[in-house]
Amino acid sequence: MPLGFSVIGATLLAVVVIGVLAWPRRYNARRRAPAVQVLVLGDVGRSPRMQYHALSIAERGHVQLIGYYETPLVDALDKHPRLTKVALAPPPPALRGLPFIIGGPLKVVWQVADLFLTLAYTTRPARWLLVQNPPSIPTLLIAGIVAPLRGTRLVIDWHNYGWSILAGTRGPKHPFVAVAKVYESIVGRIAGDAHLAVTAAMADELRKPPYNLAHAGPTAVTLSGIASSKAATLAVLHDRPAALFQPAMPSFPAAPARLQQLSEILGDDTTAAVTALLRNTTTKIIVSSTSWTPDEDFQLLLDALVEYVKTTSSPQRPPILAVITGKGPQKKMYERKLQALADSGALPPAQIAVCTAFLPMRDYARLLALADLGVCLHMSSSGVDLPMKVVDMFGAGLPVAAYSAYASFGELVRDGENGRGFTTSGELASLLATLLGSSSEIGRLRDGARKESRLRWSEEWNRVVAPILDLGDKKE
Ligand SMILES: Nc1nc2c(ncn2[C@@H]2O[C@H](COP(=O)(O)OP(=O)(O)O[C@H]3O[C@H](CO)[C@@H](O)[C@H](O)[C@@H]3O)[C@@H](O)[C@H]2O)c(=O)[nH]1
Repeated sequence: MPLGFSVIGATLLAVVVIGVLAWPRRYNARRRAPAVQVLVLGDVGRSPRMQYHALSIAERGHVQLIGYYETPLVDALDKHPRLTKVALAPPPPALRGLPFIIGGPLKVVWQVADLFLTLAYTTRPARWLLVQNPPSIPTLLIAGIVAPLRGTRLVIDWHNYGWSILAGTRGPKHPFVAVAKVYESIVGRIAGDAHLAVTAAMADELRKPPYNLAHAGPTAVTLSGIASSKAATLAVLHDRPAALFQPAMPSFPAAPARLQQLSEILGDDTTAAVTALLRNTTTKIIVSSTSWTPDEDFQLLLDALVEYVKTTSSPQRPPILAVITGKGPQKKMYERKLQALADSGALPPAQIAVCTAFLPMRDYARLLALADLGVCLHMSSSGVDLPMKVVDMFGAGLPVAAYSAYASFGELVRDGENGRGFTTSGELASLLATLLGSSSEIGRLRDGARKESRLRWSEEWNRVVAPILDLGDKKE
């Protein structure tokens, strides 16, 4: 036999052997296997919705929670016996120093390799893979390739669109934005066996071009034959507060008790201005929570606070302590702006103090229950997502003043019932004056928020997601 043929033959044989040995293991219902893998290509600790999914799943079967582990999980999930944490390897920090045009693609290459190895090899195949979108690149593609290889069904949980977030950070005309939109709509359509959307407005969009996701409707959700029918399920799963968020009981405490508890939550590491306002029983507490990303313009709140000091006459102007919680890229920038405003005298410390913090989840929930007003600056890059922070606030019985110029706003905040909407810093300043200066309107809104707090995550999840995943009854 000529040498060339035997080399080709040996190579082909090697390829076949490697291919057979390396072929990802498939899901087998008869073996003990995870019921669901939950995937977040981000910090799991800062993705409350995916943690709540994982907790609801863990009540019924084994869940693998895959993502970056940077901040702690909610307690009930962290210690759950049916949870396995699977940590992804974060891209090397050196990539962040490179220009986006080079660093962006290199980061994606890293994530592709890590995700592929994790989903196809280092974890056991599961019945379902539930993926948070965004980020869509490369998550949807890799999940879409691996799921059929492993005999796993893929559910895409649409929190927002990756392309619209990119448009917010890079500008709507950036060439990556158009590519990302085509990618997200095509891969989403081909890859997903079922889809969840955070709002009805988003589900409506997802049914139409360019997504054309599903022929959804109540019958599609309840039919057991998701596999036999090619039409994917599309259901709306509104965010709802987890059990951790509760209104102060039995009623909203009086100022001295609340301020005392707030001092304990914020600890000793606060400025003199914050400490002084916490000792003043006329102080009103406003809270905003954020990931400090460009889709929330904190300049609006800063301008509103400056305007509040300038335009409200002093008898109706209680001092304000604003607590802004969360971690994220623009935090340092806004801290510098706040310092500059305080130094210039535009925010006199006896009138306004602002403190930033990242609290343990339990303390974050207590803070919301003790504040006078929640402020939400979520602007919705897509117009059809909703801020989870407002769900947290309602869970704690806290009424909100929220930026309102986007389509899905009314699916969460009912203006005049559980909160008020604003679109400019001037409107926010006058809302602060009206709501913090009188107890009647804020009291009515607080009643509305407390009413809203009765609708909980587990009921919504049991109604919408349990029939899709069909994992059986709750276990002990
Ligand atoms: N532990 C802790 N968590 C905090 C703190 N402050 C904020 N958080 C967490 O950070 C979340 C707010 O983060 P954002 O990134 O600002 O979220 P969002 O705009 O309100 O909503 C996001 O999730 C929705 C789906 O649930 C998406 O639809 C939406 O697009 C967005 O991604 C809060 O709900 C809370 O879980 C804190 O001090 N401590």
